This record gives sequence, structure tokens and C-alpha cells, in this order.
Amino acid sequence: MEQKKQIEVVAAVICEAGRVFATQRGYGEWKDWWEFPGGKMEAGETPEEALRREICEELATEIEVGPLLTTVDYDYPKFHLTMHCFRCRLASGRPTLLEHEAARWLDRTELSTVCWLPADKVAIENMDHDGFWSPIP
Ligand SMILES: Nc1nc2c([nH]c(=O)n2[C@H]2C[C@H](O)[C@@H](COP(=O)(O)OP(=O)(O)OP(=O)(O)O)O2)c(=O)[nH]1
Repeated sequence: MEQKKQIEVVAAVICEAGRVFATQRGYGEWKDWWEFPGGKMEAGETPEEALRREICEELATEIEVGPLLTTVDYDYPKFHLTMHCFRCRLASGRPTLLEHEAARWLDRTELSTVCWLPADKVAIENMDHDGFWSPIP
């Protein structure tokens, strides 16, 4: 039997003042679903380099990449996804939507008000604990 396609992505959980940045996909099979910005790592890149590049391409801004928060493995019908989610913060400038159709800053009470991609729902369950939301210096 043919092996299912494996996709590995890095995702930026950009945090600021008790809120996280969520983006709505603007194209493709999962158009209109919400996600953390990011994408596939290219050969030779570290996860941090890939994230900084993707955020520059998608949001025209610089981020600082912090610790790995969670890695989610999720079986989509057409591929198997491994997604590494990193805590990030904006380093300079505000995000500009170059590829996404919308974005929102969500606080803890608003997290489930958007329709997250299935893998992201798992990531959020893993991350949504008090430690995640307590302020970091
Ligand atoms: N970037 C990103 N992708 C995600 C998330 N959750 C999730 O299931 N995915 C899936 C959707 C995509 O099918 C897959 C690859 O993401 P991608 O951003 O590189 O996808 P893409 O369709 O833009 O890829 P490409 O055309 O640039 O090759 O990962 C997420 O939070 N962020």
C-alpha cells in the first residue's frame, strides 16, 4: 500500500499582552479555516529559521522565536501532519496580511470563537493551561 504523504510544519504562536495571533487561510483545501501562521521547513533550515522566514513571507514582520510549546501529530485524510508550535513574539512592526484573508488577536476566553484547523484544536488543548497564560518576563 502507498504510504500517506508526510508533512512537517512549524507554527508561530505569537503572544502579546495575554492574546495570541490567529490567521485565516486565504486559499486551498482549508480556505477559511483558522491556523497559526507558519509553514513547511526547507532543507537545511532549523525550525527557528523556517519560522522567521515564513512569518516574513506571510506577515512582513520579524519575530523572536521562543520555546517549543507542543508538537502535534494529526492524520488528515490526504496526509499525515507533524506540527511544531513555538511561542513567539513580535520583534519589530505589526503584521501585514500578505497571504491570509483575516487575522485576530484572541484572549483565552475568545480562543474557541474561530474555526481552527483540526490539528490546531489539538495544539490548543495541549497549550491552554494556566502556565501558558501567565505573563512571562
Ligand atoms: N501553516 C500552518 N499549516 C497548518 C496549520 N495547521 C494545519 O493543519 N496546517 C496544515 C495545513 C496545510 O495543509 C499544511 C501545510 O501548511 P502550509 O502553510 O505550508 O500549506 P500551504 O498549502 O500553504 O503549502 P504550500 O502551498 O506553500 O506548499 O499544514 C497551522 O497552524 N499552520
